[in-house]
Amino acid sequence: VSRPRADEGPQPPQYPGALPLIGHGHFFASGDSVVLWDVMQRISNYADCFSGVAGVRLGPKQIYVISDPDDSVTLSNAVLDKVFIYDLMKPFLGEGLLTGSVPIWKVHRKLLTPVFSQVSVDVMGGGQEDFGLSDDYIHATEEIYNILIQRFQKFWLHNDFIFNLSTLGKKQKKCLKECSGKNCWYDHEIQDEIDTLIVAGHDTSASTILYTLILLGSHPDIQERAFEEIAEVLGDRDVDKLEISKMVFLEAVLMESMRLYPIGPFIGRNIAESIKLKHYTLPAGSSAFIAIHALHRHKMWGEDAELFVPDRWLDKSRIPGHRAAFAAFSLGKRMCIGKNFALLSMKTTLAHLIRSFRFKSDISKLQLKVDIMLKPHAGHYISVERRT
Ligand code: HEM
Repeated sequence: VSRPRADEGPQPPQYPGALPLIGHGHFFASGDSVVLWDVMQRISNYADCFSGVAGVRLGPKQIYVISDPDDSVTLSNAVLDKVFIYDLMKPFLGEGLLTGSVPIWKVHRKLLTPVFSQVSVDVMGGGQEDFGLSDDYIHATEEIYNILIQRFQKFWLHNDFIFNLSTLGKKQKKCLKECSGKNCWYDHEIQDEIDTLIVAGHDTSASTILYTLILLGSHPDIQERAFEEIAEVLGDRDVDKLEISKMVFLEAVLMESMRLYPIGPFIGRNIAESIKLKHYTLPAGSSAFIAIHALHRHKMWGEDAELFVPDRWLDKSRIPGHRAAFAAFSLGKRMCIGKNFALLSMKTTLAHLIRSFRFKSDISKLQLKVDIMLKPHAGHYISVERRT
């Protein structure tokens, strides 16, 4: 277990309930991703009571959960190395941007950044191709997320030898076979990046659109305002880049949905060298998770932080000035490379959906789980009615 040296300053408080040897492992051992979401929220609430940092131990691993905005910025700028759970994804995503080790990531990120500015322009210019992901591929990637989460929680499965012998390890092998092989003509590095872009870009945008529709379906007045804006801007024309930028209320709806339901609720870093935060020092050899969902409901957002209020995005004085106030696309140098493309494609999809259909749903019935991403547990009902 990593601990700061006495001269390194005070250590963050440990979340209560640690047992000898397994630490807090018993909270996670069920491998259930609904329970994981519940426990992670409880830990970040606990962190809020102690200057925004709290520790948990998963077997021998010391982990910190950070909900303080200043410390979140410090950590995401100073530490680029991803936490060990990303290594568990390497059989699938290799050295792609999301999971890549820092030296490889630096080269790939520099090469891919200009490509991404161009992608947004090309897509709106009409040059998009249909990826045509097979249902089997999509199902296999979803299975892999679930396996990863179960492996993360059962610390004895972090060991590759034990994992490969386990039922879960065998299941992962089968899913990996389903995801690879079809594109075997790719060079290995390109294959890693393609898989990464599919994983990072497909489910994130789809789930964010889902949360937006559930929220709109639960707030008919806001849905009608979005509809009226789209109808006024578009008339009976197709969406194009200029018109999409005029849909300011739709953008406010999307930002507010991502604030309440950030698809990546935690981002993890590996602390290779001890790092000094505002009140505490995190020791070398530990890991830290920034609690994005806690930043998004932080008291800096005001008393209505828990409510769906898209209008706040139309009034600058209601948006907190802190850099970590909104971190749905992460913070610092390793933030989402696909942010602009994602916003553009989600706004386009939503504009098409909202102008053609009326949605009804009930957000109060939403039960969440963390399968790497924040997902509705077992789907969610939305009724869809065609507008005449
Ligand atoms: C709603 C849409 C999206 C959200 C909320 C989102 C969010 C995020 C977050 C939180 C991270 C940081 C992950 C981490 O450090 O663990 C990230 C990284 C990344 N995202 Fe996105 N993302 C979205 C869409 C996309 C799209 C459409 C693409 C590409 C087509 C994409 C590509 C990536 C890549 C490659 C990384 C790794 C960046 C790096 O480490 O340099 N994302 N995204």
